Amino acid sequence: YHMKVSDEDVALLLACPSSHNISDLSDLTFSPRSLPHEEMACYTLLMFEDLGLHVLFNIKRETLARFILFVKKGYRDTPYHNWRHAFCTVHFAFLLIKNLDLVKHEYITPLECLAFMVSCACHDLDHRGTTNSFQTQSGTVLANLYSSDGSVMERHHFAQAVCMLNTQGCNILDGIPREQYTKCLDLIRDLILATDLATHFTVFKEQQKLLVEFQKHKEDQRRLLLCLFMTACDLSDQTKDWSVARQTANLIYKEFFTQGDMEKTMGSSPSESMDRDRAYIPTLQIQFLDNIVIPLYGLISQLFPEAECLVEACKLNREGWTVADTLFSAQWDRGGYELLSDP
Ligand SMILES: COc1ccc(Cl)c(-c2nnc3c(C)nc4ccc(C(=O)NCC(C)C)cc4n23)c1
Ligand SMILES: [Mg+2]
Ligand SMILES: [Zn+2]
Repeated sequence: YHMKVSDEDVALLLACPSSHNISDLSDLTFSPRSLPHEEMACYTLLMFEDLGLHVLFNIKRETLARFILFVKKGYRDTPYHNWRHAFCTVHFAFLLIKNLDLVKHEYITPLECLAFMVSCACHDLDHRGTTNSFQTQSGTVLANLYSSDGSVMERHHFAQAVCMLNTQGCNILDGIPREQYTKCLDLIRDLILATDLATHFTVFKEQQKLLVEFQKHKEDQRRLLLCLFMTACDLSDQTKDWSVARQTANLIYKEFFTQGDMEKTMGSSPSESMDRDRAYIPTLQIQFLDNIVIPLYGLISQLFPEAECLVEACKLNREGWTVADTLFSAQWDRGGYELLSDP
């Protein structure tokens, strides 16, 4: 089966009128979830062009437009892991590149910049709304393909990205020299694999050493920094205001609880986070923010002081969950509740 992207879809995207100009999107606090769904492909095109990637790497506008539309079609309509999440991830990469001046200060090369943006767009391609352990436990096709090497979903997302690039008229890398092409694909593979949260835990200690003295002329150090940035982009909803962070949690637990329901039907017992009868979201979110999110943006703000505001936003969202916790436990018994609107 072939997800056809028609020539008029491409023409429509190329002619895309964008109500905001790109500078409105360039502030670290801007929430991409405020943009209309049908304009996301257009803004993705505008972000790539704003970075001058099409000029640097000789990418035809039509090829870039077709690639973006194929990537968009490559996402399923799950509650959270959908095209809008991919768009948010790309947007945060754009924010880091612009606000930290990553290319100008040579923290990343132009090729790394291209790989970074492409990896974000493709990092969750064809996600089914279930976790790596679900694949392995229920012996899915993807588990059979990849479980011996771990990061089952992430290997699939990368395989899908390669498929996109090999689709007629979509290969945005076909204008760059052979050895740069290979290096870029190698980078995209590492960066998509880096979005496996389980990997993040192990690599994070390494990344903290970057603090001591970051040598930006060393490729392996830039790679470590880019992997850190990938997780930062993946979790970037936590750096926006409370209504965004709360709504994202809503969508994520919608996926988690659906998986938990499936696991119960299949006779295996889900972990607490996946079990709608046991999970208490405020506590789980406070733990997630304390153990993963705040340390992550904390490290980035130590490397880049202009990113301090990201940590502040995460701490505010942590406050939001403590307020939600007080309200929940005061007014309702645990478990049977709808997430509150803004406190
Ligand atoms: C970077 O890769 C991923 C992959 C999948 C997801 Cl859903 C997320 C993600 N993005 N935002 C969130 C928020 C707000 N809360 C989360 C709470 C728990 C977990 C989770 O995976 N727990 C299992 C344990 C092995 C850590 C993930 C959460 N998460 C990130
Ligand atoms: Mg993922
Ligand atoms: Zn993701």
